[in-house]
This record gives sequence, C-alpha cells and structure tokens, in this order.
Amino acid sequence: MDREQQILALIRQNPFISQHEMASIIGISRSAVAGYIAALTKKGTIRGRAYVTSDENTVMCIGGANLDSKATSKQAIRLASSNPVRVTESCGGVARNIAETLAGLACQTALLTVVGDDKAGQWVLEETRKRGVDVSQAIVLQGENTGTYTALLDATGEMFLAFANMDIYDKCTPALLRDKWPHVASAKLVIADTNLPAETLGELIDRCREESLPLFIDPVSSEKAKKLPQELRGVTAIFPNLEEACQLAGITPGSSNDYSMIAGAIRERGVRHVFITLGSQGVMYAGEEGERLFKPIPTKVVEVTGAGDAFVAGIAYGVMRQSTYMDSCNYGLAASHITLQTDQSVASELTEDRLQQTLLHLTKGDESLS
Ligand SMILES: Nc1ncnc2c1ncn2[C@@H]1O[C@H](COP(=O)(O)OP(=O)(O)OP(=O)(O)O)[C@@H](O)[C@H]1O
Ligand SMILES: O=c1[nH]cc([C@@H]2O[C@H](CO)[C@@H](O)[C@H]2O)c(=O)[nH]1
Repeated sequence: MDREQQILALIRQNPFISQHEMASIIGISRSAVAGYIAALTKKGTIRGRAYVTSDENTVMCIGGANLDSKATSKQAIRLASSNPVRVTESCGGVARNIAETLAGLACQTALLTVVGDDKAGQWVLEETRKRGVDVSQAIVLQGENTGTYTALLDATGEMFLAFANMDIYDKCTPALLRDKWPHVASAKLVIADTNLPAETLGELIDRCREESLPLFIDPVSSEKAKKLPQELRGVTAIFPNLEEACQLAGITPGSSNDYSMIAGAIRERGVRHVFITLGSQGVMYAGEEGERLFKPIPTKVVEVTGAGDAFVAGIAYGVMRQSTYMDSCNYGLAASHITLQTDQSVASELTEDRLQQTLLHLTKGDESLS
C-alpha cells in the first residue's frame, strides 16, 4: 500500500483520527501527513474535512469542574477570630463556568473534565448538564474527590482568601487527552484552563497548533500559569489578570503598569491575542488587530467571583459569531458586567438577549446600565 492508500485506510477505519495519530502510526512526520491529505483533497478523494463530524460548531472546554463554597463576611474580617458569614454552595471550576456561560448564550458547548465518584461530582455534572452543557465526555474517577474551591469574601464581595483542593486534576493526563482527542479535534474552538497538568497543557497546545484548532487559555492563577510551556505558539488567545500577566511576561508582579510592554512580552512567546483583565480598570487588548485599552462598564459590584470567566465566555461568543477580537471585547465586558451584579459565579441572567441589550445601551453611551 502506498502512503496515500495507508492514510485513506486509517481515515476510513476512524473518521475522527488526527493527523498526529496518523503520523505516529505510519511513522512519518505530521507535516508529511498534512501534505498527503492536501493532495487527496485536491484530487477530491477527501472532500474537504469530511472526517470532521457534526460537532463542528461546538466549543470544547477542558479543565476544572469544582464544588465552590463561598463564605461572605457580614463585617470587616478579623484574623485569628470567628467571623460571622453567609455561606453559599454552587458549581464552579473555570472551564466549567465558561462552558455554562456559553451554553446560557445559546452556544453549543461541551466539557471535558474529571470529577470524583462522590456526591459533589454527581451534583456538579448533573447541574452542568441541566444548564445545557454536553458532559458526555466528562470522566468520573473511582476513589477520587471532586475538586473544591472554598473562598472567604469580604463584606464588599472582594475575595479575601481562597483554598483550592484540586489534586484530582493531576489525573487529566496527556493519555486521557489523546483518548478524547477525536472529540476535541472536532470542535470549532477549544478553551482550556491551567487546572490541567503541565504535560497535558503542553500537548494540547502542540496539537492545536498542528491541527490549526483555535485555542483559548485561561491562566486561572499566577501559580497555575507557571505550568504553561515557554513556547505558546498554538495559543490563539490568553486572558491573564495583571498578576498572571506579569508572571507570563517574566516580570515581578507589581513592578510595572506598562500593559503594552507586558502584553508584548507575552506575545513574544507566540500568543496571537492577549487580553489583560484589569478589574475596575477594564481590559487591555494587544494582538494581531492592534492595541487598545477598553474602559470597563460602570458597575455596582455585588461579588467578583467569575468575572474573569464570564469575560472569556463573552470573547468566545463574539468569535464564534465571526466578530473580530477587538469587537468581541465588548461582549466580554458586558458578560463580566452582568456577572458582577449577582452573587452567582455564573449569572443565570446572562442570556443572549440580556447581553445584546447591555451592548445596545453601551453603544448608545448610556451610563445608567443595570
Ligand atoms: N469593579 C469593577 N467595575 C467594572 N468592571 C469590572 C470590575 N471588576 C471587574 N470588572 C470587569 O470584569 C473583567 C474581569 O475581571 P478581573 O480583571 O477581576 O478578572 P480576574 O481576576 O481574571 O477574575 P476571576 O479570576 O475572579 O474570575 C474586567 O476586565 C472588567 O471588565
Ligand atoms: O485553582 C483554581 N482556583 C479557582 C478555580 C475556580 O475559579 C472560579 C472563579 O473564577 C471558581 O468557580 C473556582 O472553582 C479553579 O478552577 N481553579
């Protein structure tokens, strides 16, 4: 059998097979496989990317799905003391929050994550499914505990301290990613968080680059952002806050407010679009479409948790609707604005209608948004 025949046989056997997998089975480079596929496509033997299935409008979110527990202090927090609080439990996890927000915005969304075989895991998956996310690829791991995030918020809704108990994500290995790759590769956009182990993030970035799959990364925290490889070619967009951005740029957090320089250093690692979220200062965009500081929408903040996740979902919503990255920024700002006005990490009010209405007010210059 010649090479073209070998490739056709592999595609017939597994219509989901990636170029990467074909390359390792046949023992040639991925780019050589791409060359044969291009030739077969030119001849009409392969009709476009006919081996991509009907998932092709899906956003695949990969990473954390946690049980969040948030305690909001009723008065100024006193250390080494018993503080009166109001406690709420909800579904969390950066990748899961983004997936749920996108489903609420009528985007076809799937979640690849791991949970434990405990009540929390069962509840988180069931709730996420009820809110419209395809969780059929999520894995329940026997004997493991579902990830938990426990936050103490001050009386103004700002985070004071949080605990992340997420050892389970060490089980999101490169082997698991390979196993699930057909489902990932058939998505239109992949969004990953850095709850994933370093090796899995590295492999995901390489594969997305090789297969020209758009990939967004949410760094989660400056500590977890350290897991990203130096080489970030293959990352389409990244969404650090200022502390995470400094970490990614290789400078000491707090040592500079030159957002353009910081974003430039991140871009040099190979990222095409950088969004530095700046809390009440808005967002800095720097990327292939230029540079711009976006002012935030004036907001009466109830609680900050999830504002960054909503921003990423807003950008994904815009990009899935073919907007430019700069134009999508307004969707991100509006999604954060709506989320910040609720005590929920994923605002149930964040529907497509509400997002569009908020933007309409914004473009009319209406400052009295609610
Ligand atoms: N006080 C505020 N007023 C108006 N907009 C805000 C405020 N705080 C946050 N935002 C909006 O939300 C976006 C994301 O918030 P932030 O920069 O706090 O992200 P983050 O630190 O990644 O959030 P998290 O990790 O808590 O989800 C900001 O870019 C901004 O548009
Ligand atoms: O290390 C982590 N900390 C916090 C989160 C999640 O962030 C969300 C808020 O942005 C919250 O839901 C929490 O579970 C995570 O996934 N990993």
